[in-house]
Amino acid sequence: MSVPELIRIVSRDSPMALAQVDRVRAELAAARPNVRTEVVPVRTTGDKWLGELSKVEGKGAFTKEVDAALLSGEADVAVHCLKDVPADRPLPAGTVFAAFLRRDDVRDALVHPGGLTLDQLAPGTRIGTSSVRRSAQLAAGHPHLRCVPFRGNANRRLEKLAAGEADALLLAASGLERIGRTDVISEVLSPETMMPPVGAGILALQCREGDTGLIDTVSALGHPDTHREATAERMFLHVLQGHCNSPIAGYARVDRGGELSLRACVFTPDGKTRLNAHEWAGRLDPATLGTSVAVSLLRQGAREIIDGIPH
Ligand SMILES: NCc1[nH]cc(CCC(=O)O)c1CC(=O)O
Repeated sequence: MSVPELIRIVSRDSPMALAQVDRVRAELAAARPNVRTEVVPVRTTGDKWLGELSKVEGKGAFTKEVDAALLSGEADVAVHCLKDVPADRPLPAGTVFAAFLRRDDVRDALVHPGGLTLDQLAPGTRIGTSSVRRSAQLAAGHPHLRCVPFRGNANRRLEKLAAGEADALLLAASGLERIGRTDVISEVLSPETMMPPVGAGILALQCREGDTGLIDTVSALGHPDTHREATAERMFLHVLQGHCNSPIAGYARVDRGGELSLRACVFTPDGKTRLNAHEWAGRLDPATLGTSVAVSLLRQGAREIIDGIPH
């Protein structure tokens, strides 16, 4: 098994993605001082197409070109937001996850130029979000607000907000942190107010499965509790089999005592129906916990809700 001298890192080319790569390079430099790194930025379908994602690649819109660069050998490691990597199908053949980095904040943040909180927003306030998970939960808790479709990377969305295309935005707190814009946050929403998506705040490193020396090298960046949480959440989604338009939330957490739990929800788009499950792993491994929570939601009618949503 040979230790690589140079690792070429492929990622999307948005400011958030490049900040993520900076973190990976810094952690690699600290863990493996003899390894050099290079960045291979690529633009994905999800970056180029600003219409509805379900009309193009749907799931995988932010990962396809990155995966292609890895598989063709143009790069050695891909950095992904785990949230953008489809969980209901296997990873592209020939690739594996080599590490999940320590998880960042999982919560969503409200960006309101006037500094108001969600509960203070006036009826009719336009919230820029194309996320079905966010809009279903807003419809349930704050039915007087109006969601308007909003796409583009986080910097682009902040520009569109400043241009008046919406009155407020919902964005991941971790993403705003990565681009150095926590200054625009008017409220960080609790997971109870806005249940996070599967994979929130986790960066994943993906390699070709045969590169055992490289996998061994980059696995030094892996964070064990984040690995347990990611495994439970992704197995949950794998068993549930959602689609592009199905509002689903899933949030696993290892508590201070080391116990793993998983909370998950399925919503109708209007937010009027919400199925909930919350289980502790106990003696189950993370993947079995994810399976159990999915089965619990399926018993409550999740399949009928998901299949009933046009996609
Ligand atoms: N779909 C884009 C995307 N993918 C991951 C994040 C946030 C960062 C993360 O959860 O790792 C974002 C932006 C957002 O939802 O505001």
